[in-house]
Amino acid sequence: MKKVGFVGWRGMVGSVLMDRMNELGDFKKIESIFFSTSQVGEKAPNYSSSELLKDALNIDELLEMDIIVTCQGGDYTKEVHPKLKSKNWNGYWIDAASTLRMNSDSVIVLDPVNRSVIDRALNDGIKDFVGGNCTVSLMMMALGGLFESDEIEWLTSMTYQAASGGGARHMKELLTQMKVVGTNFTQMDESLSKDIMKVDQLVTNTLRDGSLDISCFGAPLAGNLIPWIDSAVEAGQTREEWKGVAETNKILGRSENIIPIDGTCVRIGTMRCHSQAFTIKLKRNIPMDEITQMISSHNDWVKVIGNTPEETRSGLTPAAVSGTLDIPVGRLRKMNLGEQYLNAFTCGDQLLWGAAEPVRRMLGILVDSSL
Ligand SMILES: NC(=O)C1=CN([C@@H]2O[C@H](COP(=O)(O)OP(=O)(O)OC[C@H]3O[C@@H](n4cnc5c(N)ncnc54)[C@H](OP(=O)(O)O)[C@@H]3O)[C@@H](O)[C@H]2O)C=CC1
Ligand SMILES: N[C@@H](CC(=O)OP(=O)(O)O)C(=O)O
Repeated sequence: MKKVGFVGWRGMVGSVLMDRMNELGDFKKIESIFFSTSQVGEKAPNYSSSELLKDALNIDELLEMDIIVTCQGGDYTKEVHPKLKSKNWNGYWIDAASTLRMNSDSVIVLDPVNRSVIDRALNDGIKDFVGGNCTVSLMMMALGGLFESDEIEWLTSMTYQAASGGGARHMKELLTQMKVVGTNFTQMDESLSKDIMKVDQLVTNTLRDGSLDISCFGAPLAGNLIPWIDSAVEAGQTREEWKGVAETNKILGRSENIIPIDGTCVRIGTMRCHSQAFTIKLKRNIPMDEITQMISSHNDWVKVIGNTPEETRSGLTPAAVSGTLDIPVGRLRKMNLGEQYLNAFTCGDQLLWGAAEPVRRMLGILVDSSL
């Protein structure tokens, strides 16, 4: 049995990964050893092969692993990965953080989309396999059929990203803000609360008067949105927007003839589902039924939602998708810009296909292989 070390397993992404692995019986196929940066010596979870938590900064213990799976974060990767490499560690490193993603000797993993890239890399002796940015992975699961058929000339993605993308504290901050706004409303004098303009004024005042905790987001998110995610990069883009073009083309294994992708990434007040609205310039005028067929037949999780109000409201919202692996794609129609312009909308759980699931499946590929 392969020895697999887990780091970052009790964080948000790590917990989702553990739940999925438990649910699917993945731990039965490996010898699992659990590490921690803060709880060394405490009891390991009951699905662990070892009893106590080991030190996630102890390089000698990590060197014994055949595979290390980390959801601990980029700082951990920056600190530990080079130390293992300098000791000629020959194991496989599977990571949820972005640190190693764009390295020439790493692969961004999303096997329903790029299994051939992964297999080639394994044959070539590549050892670092990194889960992609959540927005990118969710887009590629949704539009995989169009990417695979090489039908896309360019696309824009306008995103609606959930609080969970920032981490657990961000989700709690959103809820706290919602509570303050809601409580202010319910505590309003009854005669005033009948006047919607007074209610609106109260909410606006609450968002502006500095009483809300905004330490994570830097601005209120409840009753608001923030059209900026992550740091600034060149040409006015945010890093999240830049990842759209950089990671997508890397996942597809395209270093030349890259598919241009751009858009605006926006944080909104949902919990854990990222949504995206696409404008897709197709290379040719493809009939709608062919487009539907290409999209829906690409993988087992994508499903086309009819372009009706009922189907959209029941199947194409964060409330419908949260906690599932479903990748609905809807609002499919040719735009009045021309027959080669396709409109589409998707929504996906950013902790499942956006983070934990590609990592879990990569571990499965290694465990099932003879490597
Ligand atoms: N959040 C997201 O949407 C996505 C995140 N990622 C990447 O995954 C990595 C981890 O992200 P995320 O899971 O959000 O990070 P978290 O902050 O939730 O967890 C990271 C680590 O913090 C430690 N920790 C300290 N206090 C607590 C606590 N009260 N409860 C749980 N853990 C605690 C744990 O390590 P220890 O046991 O050692 O103390 C844990 O493994 C990041 O690099 C991120 O970029 C990737 C895709 C999406
Ligand atoms: N940046 C994403 C979450 C994330 O962790 O992305 P990445 O894995 O690329 O750092 C968001 O805020 O929604």
